Amino acid sequence: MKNNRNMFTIAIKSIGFAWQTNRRLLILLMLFNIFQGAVVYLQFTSFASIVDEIIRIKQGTGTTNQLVWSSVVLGLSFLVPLIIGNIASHYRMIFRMQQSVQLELYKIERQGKLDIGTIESSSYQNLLRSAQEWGTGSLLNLQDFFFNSANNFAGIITSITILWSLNQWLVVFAVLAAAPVYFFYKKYSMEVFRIRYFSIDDHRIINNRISHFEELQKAVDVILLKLQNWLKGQIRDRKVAFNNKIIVAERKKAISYSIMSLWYLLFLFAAIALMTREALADRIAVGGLLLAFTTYTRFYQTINGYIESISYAEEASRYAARWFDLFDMQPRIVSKQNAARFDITEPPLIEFDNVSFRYPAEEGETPLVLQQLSFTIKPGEKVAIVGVNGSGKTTLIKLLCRIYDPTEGNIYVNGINLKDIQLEDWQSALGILFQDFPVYNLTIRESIGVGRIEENGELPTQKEERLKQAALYSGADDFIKDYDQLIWKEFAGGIDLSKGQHQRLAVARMFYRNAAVTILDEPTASIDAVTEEKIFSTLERNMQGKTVILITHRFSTVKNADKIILLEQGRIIEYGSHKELMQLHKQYASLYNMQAKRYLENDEPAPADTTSLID
Ligand SMILES: Nc1ncnc2c1ncn2[C@@H]1O[C@H](COP(=O)(O)OP(=O)(O)OP(=O)(O)O)[C@@H](O)[C@H]1O
Repeated sequence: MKNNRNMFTIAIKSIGFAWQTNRRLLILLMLFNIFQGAVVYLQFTSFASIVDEIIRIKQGTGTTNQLVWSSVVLGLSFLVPLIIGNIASHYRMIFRMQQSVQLELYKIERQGKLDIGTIESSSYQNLLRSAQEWGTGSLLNLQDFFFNSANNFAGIITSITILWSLNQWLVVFAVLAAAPVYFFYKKYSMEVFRIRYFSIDDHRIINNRISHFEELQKAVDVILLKLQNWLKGQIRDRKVAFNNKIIVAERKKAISYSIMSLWYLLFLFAAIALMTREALADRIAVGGLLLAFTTYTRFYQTINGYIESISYAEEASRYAARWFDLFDMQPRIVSKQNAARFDITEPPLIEFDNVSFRYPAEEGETPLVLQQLSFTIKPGEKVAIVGVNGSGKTTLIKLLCRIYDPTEGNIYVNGINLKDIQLEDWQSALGILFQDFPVYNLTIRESIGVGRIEENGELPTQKEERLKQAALYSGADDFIKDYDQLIWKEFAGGIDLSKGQHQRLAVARMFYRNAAVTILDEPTASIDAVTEEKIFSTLERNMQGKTVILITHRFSTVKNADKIILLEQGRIIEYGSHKELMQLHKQYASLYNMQAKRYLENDEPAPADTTSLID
């Protein structure tokens, strides 16, 4: 935890961010604040001169003309700051809004530069949550501190000048009265920050439990399984525990401040005694006495407020730092500077050479998930990866896509180490459909079209034929009536799809992508047998010459693959064609026969006869 990070570094970064957002507005707001800080003393001096002028008129030495002028100045010194204050708060609101948008866009931009492994990590997730929860407000409050600093500085300098001209001891008393405030604020604001910081995991759990009531799929489960009270209890207990800790810290803070007020009163009495003595000795006039008192109390309030705002700013900087820590995060997987450029339109030769892998851990070392994998995928081959849950199938794909780099060994593409190829080029040669594919709340046209967006980042507009063909191949055309139909039940006119229909759309997206290497991680898990057959026979016809890697638990779909890789606990235990592996009479043959038997017992056709990946 970088809680001792220099507040000014963060504050300057936040001003830098404001500068980038709208420098003109930043300067304007700064000027407004300087003016507001100084003008209040004009009120005091003009009022003091009115009082002195009245006394002089009574003594026969004053003029009404001077009185009128002082009154006009007094009136203006109230009116102008009022108008400027309103204008400033209007612009301040605009500035905050502009920066909130900018922050969100900047976050998206930075996130786009990170690798998936970093995004998956709990340190990133923690940082993101705390930045989103407390960072934005704090960042903007930190800038308020700067504006207030301008205001306070102007006030402090003006009042020191006035007090100094009346009696130098008044300045000393006011400074001594305000000095301890800083230490109190620092101590207690740090305590509140620590409570917040260490409760971020609890907050993530609370948000997760709340999501069970907000997200449709989860909400249905909550109702059917009657989980309301159980989840509610978890939310309540964590929130109450958190609030109690904050209440205790805030109570301590309040008690300390009350004790501190006595210290202030001591110096106030000393200052009043000094002013009275000066007035009695005729060293200051009645107006001057008034000016001394108002300036003294104002000076204390300003210093007190300023110190308070410094310690608030320190607290805010700790939260705002979450954003900058997040922005400073660097991807672990990057393209080398001189990485080879590739236009991979043709399927390449892929080689795994003694590849082992363990997931990166925040602490300690996790076990190897893949161990000494060596195999080759020739251009255009159809390869199936099978194995029980957790055997490492998806992880193998993650390495192939360079979401992670191997812990040991290398992966080669056309003889070039994957690490030496431009990441972007390689990933654009791949079409991946993961088992937990995302559902896009877009129109059907867009849901398929995002499979390959244009160079300029826009959705394709002129590819109607290809779009419809992809829908046809995936069987999605069965339920598509209107390509402009929005898939978003929570919006007026939007619809929802069944899980299998969503999956068909995802498969259509892959067909539309038409990549050199297509990777399908359980693509038909929720799809009915008829559509599954249709998808695989379409794959056979339309993916001729393209590399297809298929992960599946259904052995029926792998029978005709060129190669089958059987994984067990991260190791390849069998490797070959269906025929070769059946002849081995080992694990693959026994798993295959077990599934086939189950089909036959259920009086359904054996899987081997129903579907195929290729001829
Ligand atoms: N992000 C991760 N961090 C740490 N460990 C992980 C991560 N993802 C997966 N694992 C672990 O790696 C192992 C292999 O997981 P993987 O998802 O590759 O298996 P799989 O064969 O695809 O399983 P399934 O058939 O259930 O999809 C598992 O023990 C899993 O717990």
